[in-house]
Amino acid sequence: ASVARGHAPTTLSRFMLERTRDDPESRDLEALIASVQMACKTISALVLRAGLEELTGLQGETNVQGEEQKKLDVIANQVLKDALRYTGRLGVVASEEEALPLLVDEALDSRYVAVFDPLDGSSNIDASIATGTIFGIFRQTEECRLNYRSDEKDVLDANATKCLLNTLQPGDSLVAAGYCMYSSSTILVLTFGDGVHGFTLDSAVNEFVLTHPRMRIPDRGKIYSCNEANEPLWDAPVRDYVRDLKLGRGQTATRYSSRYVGSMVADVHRTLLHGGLWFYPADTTHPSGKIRLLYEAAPMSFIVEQAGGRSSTGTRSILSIHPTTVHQRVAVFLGSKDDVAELESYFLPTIVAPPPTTSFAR
Ligand SMILES: O=P(O)(O)OC[C@H]1O[C@](O)(COP(=O)(O)O)[C@@H](O)[C@@H]1O
Repeated sequence: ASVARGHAPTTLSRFMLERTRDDPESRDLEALIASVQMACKTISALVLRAGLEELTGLQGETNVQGEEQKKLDVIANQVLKDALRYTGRLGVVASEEEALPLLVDEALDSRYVAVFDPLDGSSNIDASIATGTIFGIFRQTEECRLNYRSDEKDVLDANATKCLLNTLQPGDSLVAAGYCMYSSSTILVLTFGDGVHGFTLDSAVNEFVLTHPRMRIPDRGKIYSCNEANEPLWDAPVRDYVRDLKLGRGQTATRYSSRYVGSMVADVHRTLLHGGLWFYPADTTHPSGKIRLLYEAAPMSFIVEQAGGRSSTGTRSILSIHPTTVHQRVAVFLGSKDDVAELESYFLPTIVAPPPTTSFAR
C-alpha cells in the first residue's frame, strides 16, 4: 500500500544504514542486527512450518536448567549461533540452551557479546501459540583473547574466565536489545538506548518493515498479566496488589482485567502497546523467580524502560542487577511506570504508628 502511495517502506536494513551513516560507530551493530534479523526470519519460517515438517515435540534432551528441550529450541539456538558467528564481531555468546558461554572462534575483531533466549515460550510451540526470540548485546569489557592457544591449562582457564565475565554484565550496560515475536505476524522490536522501534516482517518481500516507530508504553494500563495459578505461593505484597486490582481498590479505583499467554515475549509485547503490568514474581516454588536475568529479564527491561515504562524486582530496577551466574533467575515486574510504582508501594515497609503515650508527668 505505502509503495502504491509512492513512498518506499523503511526496511530494517535501510533503518540501520541510516543509523550508521549518522553514527559510523554503530557499523558493527549494523552487522550484528543484520545477522539477528536473518536468524529471526529463518526461525519465523520454521515456526510457521513446525507442524508441516515434524518440528514439533521434544528433542529428547534436557538443557542445563533441567528443562526438556523442544526440537525447535535446539534448532533456533543453532540458527542464532551460526548467524551471529559469521559477523566476525562477536567474541562470546551466552544462550538459554547452552550450559556455559561460548567463545566464537571466527571473531576477527570482537568487540561485542551476545546473550539470547532462542525460543522463549517454547512450551507453547506445539499449540501454535505465540513464541519469541529475545537478545541483548553488550560491549566486551574484559580483554579476553579468542582462539587463544596455550599449552598451559591455567592460562587457558584464566582467558576463558575473562571471556565468561564478559557475559555477566548488568542490563544497564546493554548497547542493544530486542525481541522477535512469532505470532499472527512476526514483529521485531529493537532499542539501541535511544528509543524503541518495531518492524513487521512483510512475507511478500521477506523484509522487516518499520511499522511501530518510536514506541511509547502508556503511563498507566488496565490489564495485569501473570500466571495467577501461582497466587497461593506468592508473597503477601503481590497477593494484596492483585486482590486490590481485581476489586478496583487500587490507585485508579477501577477494576483491572487480566490477560496471560504464557510466553513472555507475547505478554510483554501486548503490555508495551496497551500498558499495564506483566510479572513473574518469586514464590515458594521459584524462590528467586522463574525468569532468567541475563537473556530474558534484562533485555526486556531495557526495551520497556526505553519506551518510557519501568522494570522492577519489587524494590529495584532489573537493569541495576549485576548477574553472578549465566542462568540466574529474578523476580520480574515490567510495564507502565505508574503501575510499577503502585506495585512497588506494596513492597514498602508499613510504618506502624507507635501507640499514643499518655503522659501524666506534669
Ligand atoms: O508456565 P508458566 O510458569 O506460567 O511460565 C511461563 C513463562 O515461562 C517462560 O516460558 C520461560 O521461558 P522459556 O520458555 O524460554 O523457558 C516465559 O516465556 C513465560 O512467561
